Amino acid sequence: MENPLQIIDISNIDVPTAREVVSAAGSQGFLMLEGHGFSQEEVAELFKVSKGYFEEPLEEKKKYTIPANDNHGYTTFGGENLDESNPDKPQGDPKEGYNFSNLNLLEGTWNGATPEYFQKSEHARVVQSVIKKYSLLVHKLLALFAIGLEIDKEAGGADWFVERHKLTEPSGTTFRLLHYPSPKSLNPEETIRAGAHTDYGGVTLLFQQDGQAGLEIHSPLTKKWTPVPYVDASAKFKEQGAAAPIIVNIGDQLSYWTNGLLKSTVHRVKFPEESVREGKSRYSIVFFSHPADDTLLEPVPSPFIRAVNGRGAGAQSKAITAKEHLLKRLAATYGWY
Ligand SMILES: O=C(O)CCC(=O)C(=O)O
Ligand SMILES: [Fe+2]
Repeated sequence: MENPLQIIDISNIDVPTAREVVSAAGSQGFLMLEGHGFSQEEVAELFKVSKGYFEEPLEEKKKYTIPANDNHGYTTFGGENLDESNPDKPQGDPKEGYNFSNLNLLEGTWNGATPEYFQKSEHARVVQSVIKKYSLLVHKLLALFAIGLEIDKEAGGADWFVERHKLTEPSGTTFRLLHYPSPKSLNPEETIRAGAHTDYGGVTLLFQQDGQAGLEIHSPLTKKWTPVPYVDASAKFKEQGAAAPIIVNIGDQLSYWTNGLLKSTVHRVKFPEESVREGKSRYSIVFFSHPADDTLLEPVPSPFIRAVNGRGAGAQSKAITAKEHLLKRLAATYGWY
């Protein structure tokens, strides 16, 4: 399967790397990163913890079902319908997930009722350690965005986005484990596992596993549904024991904030015919980063963003906060594009 995404090595924070990252985020809206800092062993352990959790009895998992007013907890099969264009779909998406929300990104801890499985220190330790790691990676990525967008030095330059994503401040950031069960146990006609949607927040980081295809983007370049294959680490990174490239995409909030310069690309999970026949489940691990709740989504002070004024944040007379933007987005009534 051909990889439609650019793979960028972010080991060094410099101008050429930053330009590449901004260009990919501003065209396809999805990209892959190497030099992300996650080891192969760490990611394998994380998938193991995730699989172990989903193997818990359904009754047990349901005890921690996500409450109506919070984003922390278990989402059961059919509990979520991501495709807002089809709100009357009788059943939601055939997948289950566990969200860790209300995070302290410095400590890697969360706030919310926690199943016994994740209270166990060997599981809690893994989750905490990756949340911290994701947060550092997000900061690195945000510095690259700021450099690539040439944010005005006097406004904060390379630190501009980082200052708005303080690790200890409340935010909508969510760490999510997902399980799309074996098609054998489901109607094989039902190949769409997560309806077409855009993500709500800033940047999303995703790990998938070899042989568990399904993610597709609606490419802004070709306007076609395009599968995103699993891609192995390149020779250099493999030798260092690094995990496969991490998939990055831009969410609605960052797209709005950058007057649409960075693209929030529509994507979905659709099982290919062969994986339906083979009866393979898919597990994916996703980190949704959001700015701190109180962050004002004022137009980003960048010459590139000023040049696309009149859209997104640039079209509003009064800046709204990240939290307000998220609440509007969640209400599913909000569309500026
Ligand atoms: O599982 C996947 O590959 C995609 C998940 C996703 O897009 C989401 O949860 O927002
Ligand atoms: Fe998504």
